[in-house]
Amino acid sequence: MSTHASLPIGATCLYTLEEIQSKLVTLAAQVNRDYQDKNLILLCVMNGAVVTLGQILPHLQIACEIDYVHVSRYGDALQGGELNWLARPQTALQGRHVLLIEDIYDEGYTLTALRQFCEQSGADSVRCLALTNKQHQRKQGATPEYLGLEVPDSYVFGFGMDIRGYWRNAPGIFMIPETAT
Ligand SMILES: O=P(O)(O)OC[C@H]1O[C@H](OP(=O)(O)OP(=O)(O)O)[C@H](O)[C@@H]1O
Ligand SMILES: Nc1nc2[nH]cnc2c(=O)[nH]1
Repeated sequence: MSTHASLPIGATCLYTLEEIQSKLVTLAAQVNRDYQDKNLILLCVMNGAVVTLGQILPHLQIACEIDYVHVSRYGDALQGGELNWLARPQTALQGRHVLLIEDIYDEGYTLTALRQFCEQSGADSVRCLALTNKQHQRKQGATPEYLGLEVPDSYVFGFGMDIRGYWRNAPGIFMIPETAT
């Protein structure tokens, strides 16, 4: 683990950009294989997944559409609360194969609500790709079908994920050890 001079004090790098890129290539290969003959739509879960979507897209070698859904249950806080719906997808999901793109699978409340929304909208299939999986026993709902990197039970940020609203631009995935639970 290394520290990064211009990030919040004590920030520790969990994964470098190169390590994340390498994982995204692996995940993209799985998606390419599984959605070869499907009419795929990727739904970016804003805001956190914006970098993950942008960085995995060039590795997808299949025809696909993109859209987004904007929900938030953390806001600027480090603990989750009620899920706020800020924007729904514009594309009709009826009969579509939906792949939700997430930055992090933490307690699973966001994903459970999104799966339910897609299913109620008539999607033929709903799966999730999450770049990171937070390691703890407080999960609920179904696990993402495509999971990338393991992170400890701390608040993590960077590569699209915020800390108190900032540092989504941090070049890698970081944690501040004091936020460990
Ligand atoms: O598994 P859960 O405990 O439900 O948490 C996961 C969700 O939390 C984050 O979103 P957040 O509410 O922080 O909004 P953001 O993406 O705009 O940062 C993240 O992007 C996931 O969507
Ligand atoms: N930025 C960020 N968002 C989250 N949403 C759920 N857990 C986390 C986390 O550790 N970091």
